[in-house]
Amino acid sequence: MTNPIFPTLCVVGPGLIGSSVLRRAKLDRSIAHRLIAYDRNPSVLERARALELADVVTDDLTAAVADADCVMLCVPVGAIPEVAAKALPAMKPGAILTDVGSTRRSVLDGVLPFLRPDVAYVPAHPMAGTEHSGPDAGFSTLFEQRWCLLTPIDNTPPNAIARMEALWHAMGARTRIMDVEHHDKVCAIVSHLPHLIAFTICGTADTLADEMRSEVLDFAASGFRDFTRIAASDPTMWRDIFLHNRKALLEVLDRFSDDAKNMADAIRGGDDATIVATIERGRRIRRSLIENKQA
Ligand SMILES: NC(=O)c1ccc[n+]([C@@H]2O[C@H](COP(=O)([O-])OP(=O)(O)OC[C@H]3O[C@@H](n4cnc5c(N)ncnc54)[C@H](O)[C@@H]3O)[C@@H](O)[C@H]2O)c1
Ligand SMILES: O=C(O)C(=O)C[C@]1(C(=O)O)C=C[C@@H](O)C=C1
Repeated sequence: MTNPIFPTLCVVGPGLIGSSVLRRAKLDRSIAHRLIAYDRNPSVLERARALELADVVTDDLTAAVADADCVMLCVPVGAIPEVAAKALPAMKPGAILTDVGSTRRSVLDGVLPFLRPDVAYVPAHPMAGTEHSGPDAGFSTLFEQRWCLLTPIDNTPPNAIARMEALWHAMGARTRIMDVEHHDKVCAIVSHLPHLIAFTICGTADTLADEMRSEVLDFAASGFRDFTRIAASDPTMWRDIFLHNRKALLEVLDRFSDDAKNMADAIRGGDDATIVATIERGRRIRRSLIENKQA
């Protein structure tokens, strides 16, 4: 057998993202020869065993990470620092710690105090997911053709970054190395704000339906339904993302509110040039994503 990227890979939190990583690694043994999964939730462990997601499935974090060459934290961003603090002392020298969290600055600040000089920390955020959660929701092709954003800290050994990139390339993803603040701004606009809008618009429609004592939601065609897909996402995960990327998210929310107000003014004033220009801009963006096979 050829040398794998990591002889032993441990996934902490085999939910949607963690189980997708494990599924891919099971199919491609050049990623890791031995797979370990840890979770604190007994029902997740039961499903991980039934789905045979890993060679070892355990509720013992220390034992799970002890032999791992790479420990990948796939828990909600609010839990990453506390799990890192428990995992790091048990990791072997030379191992790599990574996480797939959707926000960077606050996670990095939370993990930094627990880092060890002999363990490299290479966060890597895959820009791929669905509205579903848990071990049953994962699938091996989730990361194909998607970006994975690596945000290594200063002095990270280049070899550790290269191994993380190799892992994500083996997952089918493209990688980009990015500065932490830039990551948080980019994700605020392309991921966090759209989710905020989706959750909010569903609430607005539901309240209106109550007020009108009408079945308005029954008549939702595909436009509104497209919003409801991401509005079905996990509340814990998204509460953590909103609170942990507060600054960047509130900044883009302010910009969006200004742009929405401009559109409202254009509609109020019958300014058809502004209305058409705004719609055409949206159309162009959708078309360019389709041309780049991102939609
Ligand atoms: N869902 C997405 O679309 C998506 C995409 C990219 C990145 N992410 C990030 O990936 C991470 C995981 O998201 P997911 O969608 O796979 O979530 P998930 O809910 O499917 O899985 C999370 C797992 O973490 C476990 N967990 C939670 N708290 C824990 C703790 N303190 N200790 C140990 N285990 C714990 C849960 O039991 C669960 O099995 C999050 O940080 C999220 O921001 C999610
Ligand atoms: O497609 C979806 O359902 C997602 O929510 C995936 C999505 C996104 O917003 O694009 C969600 C959170 C991530 O951190 C990365 C990807």
